[in-house]
Amino acid sequence: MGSPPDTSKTTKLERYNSYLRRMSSAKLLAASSKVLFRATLLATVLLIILLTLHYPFSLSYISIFSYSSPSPHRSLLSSFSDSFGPAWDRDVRRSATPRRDAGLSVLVTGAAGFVGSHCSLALKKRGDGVVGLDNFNSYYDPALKRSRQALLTRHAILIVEGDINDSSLLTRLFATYPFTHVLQLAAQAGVRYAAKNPHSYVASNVAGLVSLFEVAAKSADPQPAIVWASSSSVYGLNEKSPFSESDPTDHPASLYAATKKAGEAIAHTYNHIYGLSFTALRFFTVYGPMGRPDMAYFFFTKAILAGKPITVFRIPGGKDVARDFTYIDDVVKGCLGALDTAEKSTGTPGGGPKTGPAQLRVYNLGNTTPVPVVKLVSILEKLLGVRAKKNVVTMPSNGDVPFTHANIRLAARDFGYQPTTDLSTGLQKFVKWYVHYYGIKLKAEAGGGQMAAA
Ligand SMILES: O=C(O)[C@H]1O[C@H](OP(=O)(O)OP(=O)(O)OC[C@H]2O[C@@H](n3ccc(=O)[nH]c3=O)[C@H](O)[C@@H]2O)[C@H](O)[C@@H](O)[C@H]1O
Repeated sequence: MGSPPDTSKTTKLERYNSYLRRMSSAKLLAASSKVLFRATLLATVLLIILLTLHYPFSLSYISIFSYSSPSPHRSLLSSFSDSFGPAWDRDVRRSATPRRDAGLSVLVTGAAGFVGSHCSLALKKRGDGVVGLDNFNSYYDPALKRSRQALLTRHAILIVEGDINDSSLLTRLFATYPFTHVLQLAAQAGVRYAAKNPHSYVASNVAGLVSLFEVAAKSADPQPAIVWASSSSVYGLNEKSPFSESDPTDHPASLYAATKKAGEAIAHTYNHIYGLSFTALRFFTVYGPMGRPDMAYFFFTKAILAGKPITVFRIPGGKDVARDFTYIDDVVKGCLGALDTAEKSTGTPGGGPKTGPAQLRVYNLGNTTPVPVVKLVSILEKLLGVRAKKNVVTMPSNGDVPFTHANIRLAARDFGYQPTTDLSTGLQKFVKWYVHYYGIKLKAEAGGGQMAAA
């Protein structure tokens, strides 16, 4: 018999092979876990991007703008109008639902605008439901509009991005939520710009208005009550002072004024035929924090701080041009008062006959104290601590009127409108906001205790 084969080497080899096999499967497992982890991460990121694009408001509660930042960039959160779907519907309903008994649910057009953003916040703060609509056009710095949007987002107010000329978007909004009121503030503003871009006034202030009224009359169920921004400019070259709502408005001095006057006539028609409830508010040169950069008090401030000249208009013959400058908080109170006292529309949804006459009102929302523009400049000089370089010229005849002065008796009687902010106090609040927003430091100059921009 031969000796048994020596298996010790074979056994060692097998053990070694099995060790190698175990090692490589462990490595394989580790490697595949890594791949799996990376793939999951990538999928999650892709999912977040997709969700952000399709359901922007769901993520927009995360604030990505700073209220005080001068140039927030347009974000992925802004495109709502083409994002219809269950999440969009839910976001609209959530934003529109009041949080108090008998609260209003208001569609605020122009919600990223000056008056629109302030009104939206005031409504939301007292428990009303608010959905904004804004086209974020570039008539003035859209970054400021995005900043206002960010502020509204932080208060859980949704702004849908879209235009009042987009009837299908409006129809969809009313189908999604039965808004009780519309605060129609979307408009092409500015008196002098009308000479440069006349068609933009017709597009927003006439065509856009008709588009909104059509949907409100024929698609909305129930029909909302509509409160909307007319303008002191409808008084045009009126010489009687103060201006009362019953004064003639037959001499508009600008295309802007003419389109606002047209708006009042159009509102009359929709009230007469379809029973829509209307309240027109004639705003008198509204100013304040988060204001419009195209307005004189705003661009004067910028120019004065930059040491650049400003042009101050005078009436031929040397009289001062004056405005009934009205502070934003006073105007907001007027808007809310008008909404609170607006009666229901009386039309039949679908555009059928009205069941009775509907409310049709017009109110001045002014301050009642006209102030010469030269006085406004001297207040700014004091607040900024910088002397303005003034070019005083005769007022060009491209839309401006010599003066405005509101009689507010009707608004006081019907909803207690009572402005309480004088121009100095209001401009002080504006300057405080302005320097904060644009990151400007006003510092004391050596000697004289004068202030200057750093
Ligand atoms: O209540 C309104 O219905 C309108 O108010 C506002 O128009 P206005 O009252 O014209 O405000 P704004 O331009 O700030 O000029 C203020 C003053 O500065 C004078 N002004 C203006 C420019 C200039 O370079 N120099 C100057 O002296 C100018 O002559 C005027 O006396 C809104 O813009 C408008 O959208 C509308 O709402």
